[in-house]
Amino acid sequence: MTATPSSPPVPATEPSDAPDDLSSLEGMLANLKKSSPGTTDTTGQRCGLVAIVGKPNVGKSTLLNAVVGQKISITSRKAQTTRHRITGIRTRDNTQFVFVDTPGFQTHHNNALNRSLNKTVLGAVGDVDLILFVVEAGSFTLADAKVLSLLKQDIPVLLIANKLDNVHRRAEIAPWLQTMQERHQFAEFVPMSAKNAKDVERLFAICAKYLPEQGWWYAEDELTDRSEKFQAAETVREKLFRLTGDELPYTSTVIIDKFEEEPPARKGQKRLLKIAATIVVERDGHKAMVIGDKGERIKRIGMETRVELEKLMDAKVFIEVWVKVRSGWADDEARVRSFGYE
Ligand SMILES: Nc1nc2c(ncn2[C@@H]2O[C@H](COP(=O)(O)OP(=O)(O)OP(=O)(O)O)[C@@H](O)[C@H]2O)c(=O)[nH]1
Repeated sequence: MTATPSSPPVPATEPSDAPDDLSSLEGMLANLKKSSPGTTDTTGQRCGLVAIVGKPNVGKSTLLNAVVGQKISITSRKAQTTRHRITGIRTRDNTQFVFVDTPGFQTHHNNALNRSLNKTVLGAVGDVDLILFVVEAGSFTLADAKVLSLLKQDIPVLLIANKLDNVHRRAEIAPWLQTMQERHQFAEFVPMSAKNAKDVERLFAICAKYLPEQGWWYAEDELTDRSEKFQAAETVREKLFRLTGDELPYTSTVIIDKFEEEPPARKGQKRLLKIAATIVVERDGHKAMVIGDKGERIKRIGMETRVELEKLMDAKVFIEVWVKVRSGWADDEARVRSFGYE
């Protein structure tokens, strides 16, 4: 169920509403261009940036992992698990899609962490070729409306009505789509489930025509420009959220204190990664929660992280996980920056 766009896609040229964040986007674009293969024949190639936006928990990271075909962004049932702009890259036929994941737009609290998250969202939508605006099929709340209000009319936006598998009365979707049509001039409607491989397949074909004809920026098999260190932090954070459920506030974070690589001792062996990670929480009670009974939970976080990283990085991994209390860190601008948020 897709509608044809009424006008051809126009690449964005106007500055975003968030000048602070534009500079980081420009830096990213410069990096992208640097890695251009350059020498190969680029005739017929398409390449461009696709931003995935939406309020927390609508399935943005699940969608990103599905389109990239590998786990790049962490997911959990807890809202706000995505805090960084993450690029996932996928090259299909003649088109290279460079996906930009964004944090869920936070509207409830106005602390430093949330202000930083919102700026990342604004930066991500300012200068891309296509925006996938993700909502839960059949639903549209005030938080969705806030995100939608940030999107400019000059960049094509696809309405991704996700979690269609949760909608049992499909007949209700058509009138809902009609109301959505009045909210924004969407280029197309895409009802789908990020967990359904066929839907994801169809999405590539829908998106391809919005990307400009130009040579690819990355090698055909590249999946992300994020470092292994970053992925290690993300994996610890995912295990932390999965294993603490709703008990732990989302303001906890993870810092990597050590990331060392040793080459294989002998031919045929794997390289060794020595990692030390610290989980930062706001209160003593949260620390006890992370540690668990007789240290059982923190051990499990470390063990599950190790198993996943060994697979992801094709290496032997040795990881230590610590927990420490820094009360009020999410309210403190300088500290938020020191933990790596923009
Ligand atoms: N049933 C169903 N569940 C989905 C689908 N897509 C995502 N989910 C679930 O929705 C929850 C949130 O998914 P995420 O991908 O973490 O959502 P997000 O929008 O990235 O969340 P934030 O990081 O908080 O912004 C997870 O439990 C997913 O498994 C879908 O198509 N169908």
